[in-house]
Amino acid sequence: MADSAQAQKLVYLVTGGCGFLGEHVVRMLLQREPRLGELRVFDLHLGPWLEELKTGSRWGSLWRGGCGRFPIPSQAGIPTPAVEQMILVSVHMDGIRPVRVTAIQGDVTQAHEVAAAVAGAHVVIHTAGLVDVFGRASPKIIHEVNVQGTRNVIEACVQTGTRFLVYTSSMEVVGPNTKGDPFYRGNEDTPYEAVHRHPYPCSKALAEWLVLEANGRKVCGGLPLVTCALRPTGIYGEGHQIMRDFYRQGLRLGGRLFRAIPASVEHGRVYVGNVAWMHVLAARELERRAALMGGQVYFCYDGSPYKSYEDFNMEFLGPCGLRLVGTRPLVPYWLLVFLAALNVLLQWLLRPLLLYAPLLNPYTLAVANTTFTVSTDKAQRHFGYEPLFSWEDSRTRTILWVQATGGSAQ
Ligand SMILES: NC(=O)C1=CN([C@@H]2O[C@H](COP(=O)(O)OP(=O)(O)OC[C@H]3O[C@@H](n4cnc5c(N)ncnc54)[C@H](O)[C@@H]3O)[C@@H](O)[C@H]2O)C=CC1
Ligand SMILES: C[C@@H](CO)CCC[C@@H](C)[C@H]1CC[C@H]2[C@@H]3[C@H](O)CC4=CC(=O)CC[C@]4(C)[C@H]3CC[C@]12C
Repeated sequence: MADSAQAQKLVYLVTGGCGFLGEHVVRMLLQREPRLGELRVFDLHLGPWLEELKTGSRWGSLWRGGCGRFPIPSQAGIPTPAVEQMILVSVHMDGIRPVRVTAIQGDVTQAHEVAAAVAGAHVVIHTAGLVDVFGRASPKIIHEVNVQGTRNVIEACVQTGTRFLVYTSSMEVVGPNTKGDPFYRGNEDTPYEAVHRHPYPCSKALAEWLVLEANGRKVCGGLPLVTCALRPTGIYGEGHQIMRDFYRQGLRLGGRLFRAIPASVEHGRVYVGNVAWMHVLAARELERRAALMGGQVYFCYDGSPYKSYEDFNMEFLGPCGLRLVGTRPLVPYWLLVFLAALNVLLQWLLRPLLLYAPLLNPYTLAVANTTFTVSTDKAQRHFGYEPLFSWEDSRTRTILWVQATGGSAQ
């Protein structure tokens, strides 16, 4: 990648680009990546928001320009998945410039679809994943999407000569572990016994390992692949479905939520805009700092306060009119453990009839009830990451989003 913005226009691919985080990564690239020439947005479900980009009708106006539907040429005989291209004019920080946005409806578990999307890309940001800790999907599907999907992305980079890969990992790769050991303001080198049984953290750990292992592999053309993994803590912000679920539940309960977790348990949270910014920075710096960043992991964090999961949510839900009842948990912990186990049983019994997947199960209870917070400057030292959004900004943006969409079906 060359240094000057004029020298080379880069092709970026964002897998999972229509998800909660992926959408923010896409928008951040369009706003803040001066060398962006083409942006490929790859997702299983393209959804309506890419269409809305053209009119700028969601989260402020970013866009002007036209759109057309036409197939991208099949590369090296590889059949292409369903593709829509838009030539858009992005209103970038440093001025107005054309960017080709290519929406690709595809499945990361299908190696040929991934290869077609990756071919010709300079950088891949791989955020696609199956985020399921509620028992909605089978362990097999979670493994296929998160592990085999990541393997397909790596192999596609190697086959097609793409050299830079940023992977969205998760704090869950480290913990909380099955023993519930606290991880208090830890960093990437803090010793911690990472032991998992749940399919989601197991799959993320394995996928992260694949990505880091692949660093240095020779890609087509003979140059080495450079990879790194970012490990966000619990992400919040515009588009966060669980936050909206809590809001709606609070409205149903007459404007109240009931404390279940002790206020002393700290749960790490990070604003989605800062997670997106960290991805953009890491992707930008991977070539220049390949020796330093290649094969590295970075916790993804910002200035969001250390609080319990519920107290943190109240930072947004409070200004939206909800109240958290109780200074201490209103039900004893053993009862929560019992209810969580009951939910597992009900899920199993009801499976032939319907999908029962409540928020409370033994895994989510353990995660919410175990201190896990990070404090590190590794990303700052390695590639100059500083949060783009202050805590006040992050909070305000999230509150406005909950107020705007919390009661609607959007
Ligand atoms: N939400 C959170 O708190 C955290 C999320 N992460 C990671 O961040 C990434 C993004 O997560 P979210 O945005 O929260 O989830 P999300 O579910 O909103 O986004 C994931 C996207 O991947 C797409 N996808 C799923 N299966 C696919 C497949 N087979 N082929 C192509 N695309 C597929 C989905 O359609 C979706 O748009 C995931 O890798 C997740 O593990 C990491 C830490 C915390
Ligand atoms: C016991 C309930 C009482 O109100 C609260 C249950 C809350 C849970 C649904 C969430 C608590 C912690 C969340 C997880 C955490 O933020 C880390 C995560 C990282 C990821 O990579 C994916 C999402 C998640 C597992 C996140 C999921 C929801 C919680 C378990």
